[in-house]
Amino acid sequence: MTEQASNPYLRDPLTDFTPVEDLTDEEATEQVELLREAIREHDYRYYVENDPVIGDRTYDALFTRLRTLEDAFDLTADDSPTQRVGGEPLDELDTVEHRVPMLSIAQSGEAEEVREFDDRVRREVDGEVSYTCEPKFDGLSVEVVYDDGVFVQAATRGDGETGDDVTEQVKTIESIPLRLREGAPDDLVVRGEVVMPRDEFQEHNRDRVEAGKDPFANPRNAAAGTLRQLDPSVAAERPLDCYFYDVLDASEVPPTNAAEHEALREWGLRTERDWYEVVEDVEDAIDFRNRLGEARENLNFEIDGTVIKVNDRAQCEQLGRTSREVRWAFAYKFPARSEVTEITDIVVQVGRTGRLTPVALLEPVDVGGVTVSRATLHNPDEIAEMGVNVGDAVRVQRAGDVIPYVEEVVDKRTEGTYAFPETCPVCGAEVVRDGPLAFCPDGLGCPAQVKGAIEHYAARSGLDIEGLGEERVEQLVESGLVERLPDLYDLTAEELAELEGWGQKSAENLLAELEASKSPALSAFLSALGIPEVGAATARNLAREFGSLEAVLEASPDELEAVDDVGEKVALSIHDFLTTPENREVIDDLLAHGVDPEVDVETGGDALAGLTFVFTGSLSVTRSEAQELVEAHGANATSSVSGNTDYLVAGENAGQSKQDDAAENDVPVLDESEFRDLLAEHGIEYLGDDSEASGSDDTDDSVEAGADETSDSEQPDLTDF
Ligand SMILES: NC(=O)c1ccc[n+]([C@@H]2O[C@H](COP(=O)([O-])OP(=O)(O)OC[C@H]3O[C@@H](n4cnc5c(N)ncnc54)[C@H](O)[C@@H]3O)[C@@H](O)[C@H]2O)c1
Ligand SMILES: [Zn+2]
Repeated sequence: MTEQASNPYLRDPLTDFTPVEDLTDEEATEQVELLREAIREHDYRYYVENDPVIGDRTYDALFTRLRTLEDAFDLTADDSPTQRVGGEPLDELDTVEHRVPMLSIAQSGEAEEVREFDDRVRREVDGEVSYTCEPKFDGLSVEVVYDDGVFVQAATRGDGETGDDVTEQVKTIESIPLRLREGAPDDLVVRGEVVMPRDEFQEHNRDRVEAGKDPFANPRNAAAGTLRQLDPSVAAERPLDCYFYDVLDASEVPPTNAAEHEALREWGLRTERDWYEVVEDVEDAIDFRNRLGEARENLNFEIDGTVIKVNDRAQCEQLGRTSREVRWAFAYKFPARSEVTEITDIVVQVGRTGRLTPVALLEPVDVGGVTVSRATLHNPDEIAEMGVNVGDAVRVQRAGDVIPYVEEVVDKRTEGTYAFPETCPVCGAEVVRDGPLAFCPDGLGCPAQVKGAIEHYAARSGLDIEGLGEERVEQLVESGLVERLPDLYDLTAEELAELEGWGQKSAENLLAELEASKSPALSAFLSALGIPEVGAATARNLAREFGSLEAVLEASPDELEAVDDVGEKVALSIHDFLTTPENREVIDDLLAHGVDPEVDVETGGDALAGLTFVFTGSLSVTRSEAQELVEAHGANATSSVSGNTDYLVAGENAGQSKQDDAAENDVPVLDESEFRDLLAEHGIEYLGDDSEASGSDDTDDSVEAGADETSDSEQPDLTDF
């Protein structure tokens, strides 16, 4: 470790390297050693721990530098990272040997390097050259083996020769067939990328945050973390998908990559069809990436560039491969969505669950068209690991739909590391640690948590009390009018009207809203309480299972565990919460104020009985709300389209895959207004508002959801970037 500490490439990456011609042989040899050691460590952090310490861009710069030095000084070695695939199998899962090595692809973000690739290809092969262009999926690569048309095994790439056995986890992915269609080769080994669709990622992260868990950093991370879960039932609960792009081995192989792409689909394996082209000129391949870059935000999966492949298989064979890469493909990556800027301050936000989140305030910087002035530092461990302090220059990354985060320190301009507070910045209670996370233990004794609890109670996922947004909650708590949740129901029009910015009218409106909130649906009430691990979906299941608040309150952990979606951990968390005296007192007090939860689920009649709905894309209500609505009228809501599905309701930016499945199974696809009409025919009122630009709604929600833990009123709000 001491040796590593002196390795400049481990932590403090110098990207402006000394020009190669100014280096002596000794200097070059020393740098090569240090680079190899650092890259091995970064590979381990990235592939095995799923927790890199430097950004991809910096990693790529180090890798390119190593390759340049090895070439210039003739320093190649078999065990160099440039000669092998970076991952390695994990300890916990079984290791399997690949039938065919799973190699990497040379990559760059520079068009010039794509042209060099093209020159080399044309020099080395006979005949005319054409290329296929397709998205480079940003997920986790897997090998799937079919024997006699039957799914038998799936493995991660690992070190290219051996990977982790993830057969059981991959089996839970609904889009991967367990049996291939007629006409598929008897024996087939295919390669694809497991991804978490963006809409599912947002929804899933929202549920995680609502349940007091750490959101995933990005869809790639979510997919990797899910596939490597030892318990396959965890994978089954999380929405994964898979796109296939390569036949590694088959009894018969089509003559071109384009034909192979067609064939995969015919055999029953999902491929991406909209973005797939065959081009003859390399400039058209470059143009493909540029067009794809513009369409990127509208795709339902994360991508990080274009993969350009030589189309003709005989030519591919001619080009061959190195120990690390195939020589017939090139990945032309998108520019990184990251920038370097300086940290001007660090503040610590206290969320509803008491979670303390450090946030870096930044010298504002434009990151791919968005001005970023604050970014999350995640947790105290992350700060310690980066050794970051106010005044340092850092790289800020904006990935997909997540809150910008500080990825690495680029220039350590200050001494020491930011000292994480030992007491809650809001109430002064001594901070407690739970793994990497820090919490204020004061619960509803901490004003920040009271505010969070009230906001959560009043939010759309809870009792949906209009006029109780962040600012007003802040006012009510700061003015002392509300110290505990039940105090809301003691508010009078006179006291409210005296607050700044309030009038008689707004006071009366809020009181009317509060009055109306006294007959909530049981599921909404349970979700509104903010029980850790309980999001809207779990609350709905609890309500359905127990039927009354009393029954939920009396349930034993075992009885709770019998509910759909509730495992041992969640059952204990619910039980703990409901048996904690202070929480019980709040609930009793709410009831004493006339709050009377009603059983909602499956009591809306059975107008939709027997029908099965699947929702995709963004509607003007959240997906859980839409599911809840149809379920309340006797229908089923499931997450994947099959022959049993009656309707696919597709909102804005809906992914293509579910629509393809719908087409294949003759399932009618409804847009939001057709859905509204269908409900109306059954005498059901739809509360969504599809008249204005919807679509944006989901994204907004998810950004907010991501920030939920961290956004607190007196603190800057991360959503506000
Ligand atoms: N930050 C770090 O510390 C760190 C460490 C190691 C690696 N990395 C990142 O990982 C990258 C290298 O990883 P890699 O070698 O796994 O390469 P990669 O994952 O970036 O690219 C190659 C892979 O792309 C996948 N792929 C996706 N779509 C494809 C398609 N349509 N056709 C063919 N293949 C497709 C394949 O699985 C293939 O192995 C680096 O460039 C770096 O960005 C970062
Ligand atoms: Zn506190």
